[in-house]
Amino acid sequence: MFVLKFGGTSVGSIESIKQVIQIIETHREQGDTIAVVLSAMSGVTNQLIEIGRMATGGNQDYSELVRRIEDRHFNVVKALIPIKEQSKVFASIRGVINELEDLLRGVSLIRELTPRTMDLVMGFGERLSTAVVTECLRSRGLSVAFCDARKIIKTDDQFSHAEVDYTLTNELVQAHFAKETALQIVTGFIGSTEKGETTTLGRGGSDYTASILGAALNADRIDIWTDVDGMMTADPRKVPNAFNIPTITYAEAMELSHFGAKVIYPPSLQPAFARNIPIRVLNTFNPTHDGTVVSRTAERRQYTITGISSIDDIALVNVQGSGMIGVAGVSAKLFGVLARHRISVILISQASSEHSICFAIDPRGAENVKAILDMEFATEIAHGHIDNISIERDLSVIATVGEGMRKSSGIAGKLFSVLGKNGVNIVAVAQGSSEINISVVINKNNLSKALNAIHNVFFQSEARVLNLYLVGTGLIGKTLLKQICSQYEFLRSEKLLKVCVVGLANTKKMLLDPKGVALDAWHERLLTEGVTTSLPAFVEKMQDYNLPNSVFIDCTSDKDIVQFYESLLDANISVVTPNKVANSGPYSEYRRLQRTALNRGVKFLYETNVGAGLPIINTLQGLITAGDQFIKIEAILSGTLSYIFNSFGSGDPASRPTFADVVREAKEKGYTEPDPRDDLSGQDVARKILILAREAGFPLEPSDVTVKNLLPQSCLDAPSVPAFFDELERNNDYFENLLQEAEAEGKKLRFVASFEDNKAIIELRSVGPEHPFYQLTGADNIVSFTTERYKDRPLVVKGPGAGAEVTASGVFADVVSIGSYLA
Ligand SMILES: NC(=O)C1=CN([C@@H]2O[C@H](COP(=O)(O)OP(=O)(O)OC[C@H]3O[C@@H](n4cnc5c(N)ncnc54)[C@H](OP(=O)(O)O)[C@@H]3O)[C@@H](O)[C@H]2O)C=CC1
Ligand SMILES: N[C@@H](CC=O)C(=O)O
Ligand code: NA
Repeated sequence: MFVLKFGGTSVGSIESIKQVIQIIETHREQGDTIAVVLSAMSGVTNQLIEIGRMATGGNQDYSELVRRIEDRHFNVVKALIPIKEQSKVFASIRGVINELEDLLRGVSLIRELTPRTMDLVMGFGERLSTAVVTECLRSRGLSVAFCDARKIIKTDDQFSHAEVDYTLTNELVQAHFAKETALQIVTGFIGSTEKGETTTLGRGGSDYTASILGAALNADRIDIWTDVDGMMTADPRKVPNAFNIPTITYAEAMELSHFGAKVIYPPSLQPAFARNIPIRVLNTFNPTHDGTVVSRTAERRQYTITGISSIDDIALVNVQGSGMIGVAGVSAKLFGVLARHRISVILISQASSEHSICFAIDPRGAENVKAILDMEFATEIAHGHIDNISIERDLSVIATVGEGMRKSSGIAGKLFSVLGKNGVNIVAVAQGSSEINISVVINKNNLSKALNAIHNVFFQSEARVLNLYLVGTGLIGKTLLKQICSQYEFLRSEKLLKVCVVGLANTKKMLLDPKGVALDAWHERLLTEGVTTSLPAFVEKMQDYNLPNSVFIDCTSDKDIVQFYESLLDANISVVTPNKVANSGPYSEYRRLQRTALNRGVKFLYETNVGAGLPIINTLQGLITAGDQFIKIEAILSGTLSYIFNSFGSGDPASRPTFADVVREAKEKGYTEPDPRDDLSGQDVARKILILAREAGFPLEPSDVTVKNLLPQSCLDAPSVPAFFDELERNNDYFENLLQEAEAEGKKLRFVASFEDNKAIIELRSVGPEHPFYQLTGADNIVSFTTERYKDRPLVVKGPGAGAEVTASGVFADVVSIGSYLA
């Protein structure tokens, strides 16, 4: 035997009632024995409450609302019942409506609406919907009967939340169903007192009716038909990746629902739980979906947790004082007074020091609670045993729930770690010894980020989302986007990493979309939907979105952008950049960024600051971490200059390219800085050797680096990059001479950076074939680290040190490593 309960939206429209009829008919065709419980049409109960209030206030406009309710039911009859049968049904609806109108007339005369009368008014919704659906089913040839639950569900007279008399009710229900052969269509939500007065069953009322019937009739199952596909791992409006929970235990459902998951209200299902009757939550609008089965034991689970839910707005009351330590009876007094004032406590936490107790309540009652407690503990406060009672607002509670958490270690660690990595401060924590719910109180503005991050980390078969904000869509930025696009599927399926670009900007336009920008259409969207760039506005938006697992990527060479790094890191947003500016300014600023990242538990990664994608900084950091000490660094760190000196001078002097031509080629190949003078002046290399020295543990300032400049002053002074190229043409002989001098000695020109004895020097050197730098080709870099452990033969890293693909791929690798770290 199955009890089917259909909620308000399921009977809320003609179309939905058709679905309900179809579901009932399918059961009948299968030969199932069923009983059906119905809610009022969606919205009607609230309208009835409104109507009752209007009538007490003498506002006669309630009649208009009554007429609208009547019309909604009439319309169902017109649509679903053959014309010749309609008049009889209209008459019976009219009869019920007349009864309601008489009642309201009385209310408006005596201007009084007692809870008893309100229950009677509210009960009309279920009476009407049930009458109409019964007639629809009857007109289709089914043997059905309207069953007014007031005949079989007996309660006390606590109107609006009546207590059921189970002994009497069970007897009446069993007797009724034993004698009736027709399919019973039962009004949800209502019952009656011994004297026959209408009562209502409180929150989750129609589910309660179904549960009472199911328990009394020892049903095989109760199906709660609603408008969603069962219970979900989180509220899908807040966590887009939430998915259906196929099975859940009563205890878990209870915990999740307490914290805001509104699909069912488990306390109302208690009678069924007590008799171990499984409950299925199904979707009337998607009837083939399996929904969620709630039962005593859940099947083996893929995940340790079952779901996450939240209460979005709470206040935390903190009672604190040295006079509470070791004193018995403080909690009894505290919670006693709260109980006397019917104040519901959402969560309680007390540390074992007994120095403070805090508890969460509905914020709307916070001032009242404070006043009550101030009065109750006036003596303790006056004697200084209790400090002031304080209230903290704008907080939310998140409950992480699951039977799988019981006796399994590491869950709390994982929860706190993911919150920490995302910069979510935990204000209070509570976990009962049942171990199926860990609740944390956090600031409300972090709620969405926290829910998504927790969901992401616990439901691991789902890819973790990494939210990227990219500033700079020039050579490196666009190459990075292309690489992410082609690697997207691999990362998602093999690395469980879903890379989502949520922000893009260049000097002209910026575009932010928390849902992500499609990687094959970013350029077009930026052009058409982008707004004028403002970096402060960009960063502010990032902070507004407050998305979990966020990474800011600076692919510019801009000097001003680095001022945002610190506040981004402080907001727990990792930063990845090939831009060398931040790390090559004053040492104190470099240090501050390192510290901020460390303190916030986020990453600041810049492998591409030196040698593009070559693993130079990571190698150096590895040596330092393992306790090695640096003696000397010798390196060629400019891809541009390598390329220039390897290309310039080959071939017949009369027809071969000029020096300026070769620099142009280097620019076209993507080796140079946006302004190639940064390369040729040695400034780029100066930044790199400075960064290496700092990474090796030496607090160098930019002024500690000596650069033997390569460029004539007129080239440096040129007002623009094109003017600089013209000037370079004019100085061709100067470079020819340098080259010829070196060639005459059988040597090659190399722009070498070295660091030793706290001094960094960069200079143009002629090196012979015996020198390890002589053989360098193309745009290669080479770095040689001499350390305590690599003293006799240095550790050498060598390879292409500039170019769009290798640089973008180095940035990409940094980004992906953050994805792994956050996991
Ligand atoms: N090329 C290489 O081999 C290597 C490069 N790097 C570094 O990579 C970085 C990028 O180089 P590259 O791609 O060649 O440079 P590009 O000049 O090609 O691109 C720079 C991008 O940054 C944007 N930009 C500049 N300033 C701002 C600002 N204030 N606000 C918003 N956007 C801004 C530009 O916008 P717009 O498009 O509107 O001009 C452009 O999109 C540099 O820091 C460079 O040192 C590091 C290692 C190797
Ligand atoms: N312009 C640079 C690129 C990387 O930093 C170079 O030429 O090495
Ligand atoms: Na590198």
